[in-house]
Amino acid sequence: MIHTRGLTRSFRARGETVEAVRGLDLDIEAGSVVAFLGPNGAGKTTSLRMLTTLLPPTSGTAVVAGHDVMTDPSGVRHRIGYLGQGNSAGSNFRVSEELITQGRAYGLSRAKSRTRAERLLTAFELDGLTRRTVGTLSGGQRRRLDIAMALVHEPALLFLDEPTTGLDPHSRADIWTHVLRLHKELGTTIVFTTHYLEEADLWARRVMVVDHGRVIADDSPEKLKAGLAGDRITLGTADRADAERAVELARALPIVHEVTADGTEVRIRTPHGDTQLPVLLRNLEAAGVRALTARLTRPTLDDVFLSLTGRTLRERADAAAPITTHDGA
Ligand SMILES: Nc1ncnc2c1ncn2[C@@H]1O[C@H](COP(=O)(O)OP(=O)(O)OP(=O)(O)O)[C@@H](O)[C@H]1O
Repeated sequence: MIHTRGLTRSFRARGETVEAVRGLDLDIEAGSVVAFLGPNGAGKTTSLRMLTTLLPPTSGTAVVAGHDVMTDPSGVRHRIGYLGQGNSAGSNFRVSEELITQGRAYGLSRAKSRTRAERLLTAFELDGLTRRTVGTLSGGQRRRLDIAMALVHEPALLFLDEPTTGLDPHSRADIWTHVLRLHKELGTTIVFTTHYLEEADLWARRVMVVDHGRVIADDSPEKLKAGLAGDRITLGTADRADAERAVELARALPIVHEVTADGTEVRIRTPHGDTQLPVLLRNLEAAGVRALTARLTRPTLDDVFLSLTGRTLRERADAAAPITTHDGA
């Protein structure tokens, strides 16, 4: 569905060259749900804008939905849907009219636009709001309308750039319910960016971690977490001598990524914490080492980013935290 080779985009800003995307090689199969995850300025939006023909690449190639973004941008546009950051819908039109007009813009007849609009309004649970003007919708309702608008021509591929930013948790979950139902029913390929780590973790089957314009990791969330971050076991011991012995015993476990001690606390990173922890506790007991507490923590995608870059994504995720809107459907 998407194939790129060496896709690059640089900008000139204040006399300097910013290399926003540096050599993107992508192969995304039809029917996938793929997340681009990375900090501010990593190159996610620039990548999406090139794939959706809104921005010409500086170099490289991209074939999207069977059409080349450079030589056949109109062929690409007719086969994709794109939801950019922020709201795109106008504010004085009625909800149904907005969708019908969008269908007409894609060359559909009025009758066909109306049928599609009705189907989408039902699918996105906006059918009770058709006579309302767009400006009166809540943030979550308006975002659902934006997504419906991106789907009016029934694209096989949908790009969503931060579809839920600024929405409250209920509206965010609601958006995903609708998008994933669509994916399940029609097999629509979904490519999205998000700052909410848990959205990439929960909904994407493949996560591309992007940093400084490059993909630095690309796998399922489960494999990224198990392979790169691993589970974390934290032991509380009675004294430093016990902690030192516990470090030795932890290092002797079959698969451990890292063992560190801080006073009486011992931290262990391992891909299989659930099976390793009971073994470790038995070994500690047999060696007469007193473990007072034991905690197993599952990794997040933030731990993955941390282990890849030494930096955390969480700061930005918190900064993008919910501005409450009321979805009064
Ligand atoms: N039109 C432009 N002119 C100059 N620099 C740009 C332009 N568009 C993007 N950039 C720069 O390119 C880099 C990548 O930006 P991009 O918007 O793709 O990042 P992003 O990963 O989508 O970030 P965010 O999560 O904040 O949306 C940044 O350094 C940005 O400042």
